Amino acid sequence: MSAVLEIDNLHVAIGAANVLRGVSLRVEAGEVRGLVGESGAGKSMVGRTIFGLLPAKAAIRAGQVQFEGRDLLAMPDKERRGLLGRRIALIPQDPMTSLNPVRRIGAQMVALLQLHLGLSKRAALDRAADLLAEVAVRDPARVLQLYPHELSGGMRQRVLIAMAFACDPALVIADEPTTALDVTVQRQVLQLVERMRQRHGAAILFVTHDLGVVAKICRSMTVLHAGRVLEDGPTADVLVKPHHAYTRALLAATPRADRPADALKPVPPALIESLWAEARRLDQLTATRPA
Ligand SMILES: Nc1ncnc2c1ncn2[C@@H]1O[C@H](COP(=O)(O)OP(=O)(O)OP(=O)(O)O)[C@@H](O)[C@H]1O
Repeated sequence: MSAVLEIDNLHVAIGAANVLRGVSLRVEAGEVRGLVGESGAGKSMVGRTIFGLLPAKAAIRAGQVQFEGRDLLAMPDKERRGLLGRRIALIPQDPMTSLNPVRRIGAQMVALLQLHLGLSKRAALDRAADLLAEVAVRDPARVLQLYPHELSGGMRQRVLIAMAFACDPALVIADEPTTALDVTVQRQVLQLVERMRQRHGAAILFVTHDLGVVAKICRSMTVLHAGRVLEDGPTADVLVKPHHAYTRALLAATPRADRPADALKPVPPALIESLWAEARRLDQLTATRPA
């Protein structure tokens, strides 16, 4: 199978702090890969590196990010910007702050479609209405006239999903798209993402801290902690036979319908401490290794 995204040994630091410590992962064409980890694991930094949106003090210390065989990090800015939104799209975490509050939904969708697909205004409006219908928005013509604050959180997320798939991207980064939503809306949003993936043929890197979500929609998964990959493999294998103690601990801490709530065990603090100690030891090794 061919890789749409291939990250190899990516090291990123913010000031003196290492936030990604040699991350490698592959996303195959059309697959959904979960990128899992607790808060601060570095999940967002992976997405932000791909989008060229790292914080100002961040530096890429080593590594490669290949998209469809081309090195994203070595690509001229203009070329890379041409890919973003068109071949690589983002479903962001917070639907409220990700839409422009002072522009109507229609204007925002038309601008995207005109920029990337060169459509006329009329054709872009028609396509925008079709996309909203695809994500099960009732009365798309009316919704195109509304401002973001006039929509519910779930509806705003539908609009963002429609926009992410608008240009038939090869890769969609979904950055915790269900975190800000309540549980019933979460399920609908997951189903929608999966339906849009099938229709538009994209691969998805699904960033989440929720193993339940991974079990539902991801074919493969990567477990991240302290900016390091601790486990990687087909979801069915990792969930049934995790290799790393941290993955086992995460699973034991995840609620499941077939297990009583009192069987849940928090991730042992001693395990977390030993993982951080290992990360710091690796930092020292990297710092003392001759260039
Ligand atoms: N703007 C920033 N300046 C300095 N450090 C940052 C900044 N953003 C993130 N970090 C640090 O980078 C590390 C990785 O953060 P990141 O946001 O990628 O984690 P995450 O796994 O996405 O967590 P979450 O699930 O909470 O979003 C953390 O130690 C975090 O404190």
